[in-house]
Amino acid sequence: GGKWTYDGPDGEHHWSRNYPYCGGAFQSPINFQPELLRFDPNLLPIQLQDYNLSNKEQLTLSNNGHSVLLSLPSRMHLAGLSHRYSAAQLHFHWGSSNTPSGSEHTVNGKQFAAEMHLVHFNSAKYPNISTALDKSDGLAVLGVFIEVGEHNPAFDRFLKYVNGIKYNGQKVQVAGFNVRELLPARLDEYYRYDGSLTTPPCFPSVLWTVFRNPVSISLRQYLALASALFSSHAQEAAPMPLLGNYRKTQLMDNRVVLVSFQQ
Ligand SMILES: NS(=O)(=O)c1c(F)c(F)c(S(=O)(=O)CCO)c(N[C@H]2CCc3ccccc32)c1F
Ligand SMILES: [Zn+2]
Repeated sequence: GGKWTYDGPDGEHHWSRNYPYCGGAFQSPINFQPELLRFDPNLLPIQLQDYNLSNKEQLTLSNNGHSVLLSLPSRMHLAGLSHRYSAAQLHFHWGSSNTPSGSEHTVNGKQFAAEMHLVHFNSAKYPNISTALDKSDGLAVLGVFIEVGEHNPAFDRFLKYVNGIKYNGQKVQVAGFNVRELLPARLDEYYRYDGSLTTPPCFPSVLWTVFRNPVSISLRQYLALASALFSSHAQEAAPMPLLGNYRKTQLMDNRVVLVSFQQ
């Protein structure tokens, strides 16, 4: 689609000019305010199926100028939701090298260093993500808060290749691994609400599941995201660092956020 950025003349305050849904309702991300959370005992633990990929499998790690993406095979899927949701890709949002504060969702106003999103589409009803993209029951995205702390070997499965995708449009192949290892231990504790894509075209088509507990990566690993990538193409004269690729939190539009936990 058209060009859009996170700041400047094509920044998020201007997205709705070319992408009308970005100015609509049910937008993401949001701030999880304690007084607006409602415990729902029907929210069962998230069931990940076929997340343990063989190292014979090749995944594509790419820089699309907005984020770093890892392609995921559609046999990976979520079970236990209203429909089967098949994996499509995972990507990240982060801050800058000297400000490790770049998550999209926030908890009582607290922004985490970064946030990982695993994008899935309703493969029970739609043949591929492109047709599911703008359907109200089309997508399910898992969100994982990331904080800077302990080194996380699971993230090195692909972070060690980011120097091969420094510029917009670059891709490298990485070996499959157990994607479950990127997620927090507790898959039973999460926030749940109806929202949207957090980038243009901002379709209100996402069932959001954001895990309560963050995962940790080391400062060195965080900097691999926040200081090694550019949104510009390799041959462009002025390299543009890929930083602060997070949308600000949106109005609640009297939405309720359900939580699967009580304390
Ligand atoms: N935060 S988020 O989960 O809303 C989200 C992103 F933040 C984001 F950057 C991307 S993207 O593909 O890198 C950029 C253009 O959509 C997608 N990509 C999705 C939407 C479009 C598309 C098409 C095929 C596969 C994945 C996606 C996304 F779902
Ligand atoms: Zn995202």
